[in-house]
Amino acid sequence: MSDDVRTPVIGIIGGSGLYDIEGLEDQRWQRVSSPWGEASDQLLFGTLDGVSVVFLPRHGRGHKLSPTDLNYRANIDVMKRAGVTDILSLSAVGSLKGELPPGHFVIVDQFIDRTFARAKSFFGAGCVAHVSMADPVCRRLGDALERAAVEQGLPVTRGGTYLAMEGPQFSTRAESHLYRSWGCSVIGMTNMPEAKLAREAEICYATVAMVTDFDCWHTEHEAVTVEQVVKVLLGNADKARGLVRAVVPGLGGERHVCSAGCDHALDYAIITPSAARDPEVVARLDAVAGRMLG
Ligand SMILES: CSC[C@H]1O[C@H](OP(=O)(O)O)[C@H](O)[C@@H]1O
Ligand SMILES: Nc1ncnc2[nH]cnc12
Repeated sequence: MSDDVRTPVIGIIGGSGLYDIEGLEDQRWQRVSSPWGEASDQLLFGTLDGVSVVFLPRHGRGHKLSPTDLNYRANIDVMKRAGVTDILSLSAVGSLKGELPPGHFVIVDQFIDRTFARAKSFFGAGCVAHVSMADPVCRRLGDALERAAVEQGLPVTRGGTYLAMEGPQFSTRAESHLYRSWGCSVIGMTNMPEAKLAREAEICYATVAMVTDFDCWHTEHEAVTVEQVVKVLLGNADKARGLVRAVVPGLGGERHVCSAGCDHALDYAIITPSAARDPEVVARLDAVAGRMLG
């Protein structure tokens, strides 16, 4: 197959409340090993209307892993090894704007990364690369998600900034007000470095941020608790499953390289010349950067 043509494999990363996916045909859970360590769980392989789908519960089945403990590199690496070309990330978030109430869906288009205790790149000593994160979300996937959400009659907003915090504690009121003053729309703990690593692995990435609470800034609402998040996200999770069923069929069929450029992110990113690269580091990059290093 030409390097310009893709047979899409849709990766779905399910967040809090989404530990499986319904309606997949020929489904099977299978462990995929990675030189970056253990992924959060086995991958669930199957098809939806003939389109290949690979599902990963971000926190593992049973929600055993906290945002800081996730092996984000292994999660993206196993998706790449499974042939995933496009990732739809589904995430619970707190709202930082009055017009985004619990139950609302936001197809975010920007991130601010305030996480600090996570490995954030596949590259480093032995093979250095710098990809662009100017537009961290795939416009093509965002368009498809927006169309499907509107068709499903979901309350949805296109665009908005997701503030990624370290957690696992929720924000202080001062932090929540600070992020609002920065113009952020929603807050969560997981989409960074996930989006950065998807870009390095040349996988298109988009997030559906599902609002569960008003964090702790709103004078007329109690500060967020897990009890409140879980209550709202059970309803959101059903809507998210419907959204996945609606969006995936339209993403199947052969396509050319992503018009947004996500799947060529490494074209000019690797700065270490081949003679200076560490072979062991290059070997670990076989899946994510094999197109450039192989
Ligand atoms: C259970 S509330 C906090 C938890 O939920 C979100 O996770 P995900 O993005 O995987 O849905 C948030 O980022 C926190 O990890
Ligand atoms: N208020 C909040 N802060 C961080 N992560 C969240 N996930 C759901 N609600 C959240």
